[in-house]
Amino acid sequence: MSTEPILQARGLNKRYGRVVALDNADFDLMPNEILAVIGDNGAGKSTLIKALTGAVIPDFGEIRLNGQPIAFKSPIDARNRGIETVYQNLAVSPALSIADNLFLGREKRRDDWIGKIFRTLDRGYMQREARQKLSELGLLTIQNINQPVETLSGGQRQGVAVARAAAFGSRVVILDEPTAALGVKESRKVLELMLRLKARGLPIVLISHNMPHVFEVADRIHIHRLGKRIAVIDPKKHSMSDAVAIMTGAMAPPAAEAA
Ligand SMILES: Nc1ncnc2c1ncn2[C@@H]1O[C@H](COP(=O)(O)OP(=O)(O)OP(=O)(O)O)[C@@H](O)[C@H]1O
Repeated sequence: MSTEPILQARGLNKRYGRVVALDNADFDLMPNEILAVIGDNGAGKSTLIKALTGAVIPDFGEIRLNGQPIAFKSPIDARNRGIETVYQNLAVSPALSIADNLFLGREKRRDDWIGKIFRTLDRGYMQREARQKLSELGLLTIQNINQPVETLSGGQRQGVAVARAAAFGSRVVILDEPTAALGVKESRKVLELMLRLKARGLPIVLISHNMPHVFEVADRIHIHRLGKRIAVIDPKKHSMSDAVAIMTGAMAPPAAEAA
């Protein structure tokens, strides 16, 4: 594993009136790792992720992507730089097909004069590409690429959302509670998909309250408390109850791993 973080933050601060959502928060995502971010309700996890993805502009602090200081002005700005976020609720557009969902916001127009004048979409290309992306990710239990997403199971939908995030030259994929609404089997598929993406060299940030899932896939666990990172622990060296105790303040972060 390279020692340079791909995405890094130092001293992020964000206040909402009197509420300090981020209080000198640090963050490091290494290439080719699954980094879990855990914390109690209101600890500031969402605000941290939003700051890293242009959805919230921090009051101050520094963000670096591949070592370069960066100031995202919007989520589109972050997306254009290869940072893709899958939110639990906004994952997909139910009425659109799988292929259309994969290309949402990145539709491919036909190259010929018809495409130029009438802005006609190149559906053949989009369907071929969608099939290829889904099969690369082992998601081809989905039979028909033109099937509306609302007819898929929860796990398949989440699969499409994750495939979309991973498909287009992304450098970082952030998953916000990707298994929260899923059953056991479907969760398993999404966890397997995460491991497959990691094996393909894509670093992943997993925000989750589900400790068994976190401990199953994470290489490191960032623990957030009261607006800041208080520790980064190795799940092989700590139990789930340690993680929860550190997260809630019942246990001091281990000295070697305190942030
Ligand atoms: N837009 C906002 N306006 C006012 N306060 C906010 C806003 N967003 C977040 N906060 C406050 O900032 C603090 C951190 O919230 P945040 O949503 O980042 O926590 P979280 O760790 O993601 O919590 P959860 O696990 O419950 O989603 C909370 O006290 C929250 O009420």
